[in-house]
Amino acid sequence: MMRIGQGFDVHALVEGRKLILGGVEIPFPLGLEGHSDADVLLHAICDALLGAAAMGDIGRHFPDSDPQYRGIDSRRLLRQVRAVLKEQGWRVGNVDATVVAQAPRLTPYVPEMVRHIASDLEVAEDCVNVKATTTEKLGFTGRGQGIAAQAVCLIMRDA
Ligand SMILES: Nc1ccn([C@@H]2O[C@H](COP(=O)(O)O)[C@@H](O)[C@H]2O)c(=O)n1
Ligand SMILES: C[C@@]1(CO)OP(=O)(O)OP(=O)(O)OC[C@H]1O
Repeated sequence: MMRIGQGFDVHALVEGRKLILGGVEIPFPLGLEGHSDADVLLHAICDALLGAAAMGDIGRHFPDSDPQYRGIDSRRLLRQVRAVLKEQGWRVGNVDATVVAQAPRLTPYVPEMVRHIASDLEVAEDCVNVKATTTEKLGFTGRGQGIAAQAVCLIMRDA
């Protein structure tokens, strides 16, 4: 059996926070606000995977009212999502994601993001694709107020 999932997330860009995307710390004067490390890309991927398995969303599994997730590295959340899917017999087929950011330029960091995601999901790197786009200075992402990410995935199991 094969299932499809999609995820979408947004975090605000603020001063005094690190910018972490796909588990990569990116030099930039602003970072993403959130309860965790606010890795919007990994959050969208978590939601796509949970959605494919009909297991709810990231907020259900890792509530932002729980202090154990304060400042957490979202790669730990992604690995945890992989583990709960694995318990139900699911393995990941592929993931495709888009980060919507006016700045900074993300292409140089994409290979490292892909390495992290593939490693955390226990798939080959050619099963993971990360893209970046601006919104041509339009909307909240275009004004640099935040960064959005969306992801789709396939998951598989024998029955
Ligand atoms: N934050 C970003 C946004 C885009 N890119 C790369 O630039 C290409 C063109 O972007 P458009 O928004 O003009 O379509 C895009 O395909 C990415 O390769 C980027 O590196 N970082
Ligand atoms: C990840 C969690 C938990 O630390 O916090 P945030 O970093 O605020 O991220 P969000 O995308 O709002 O998702 C769910 C939260 O429960």
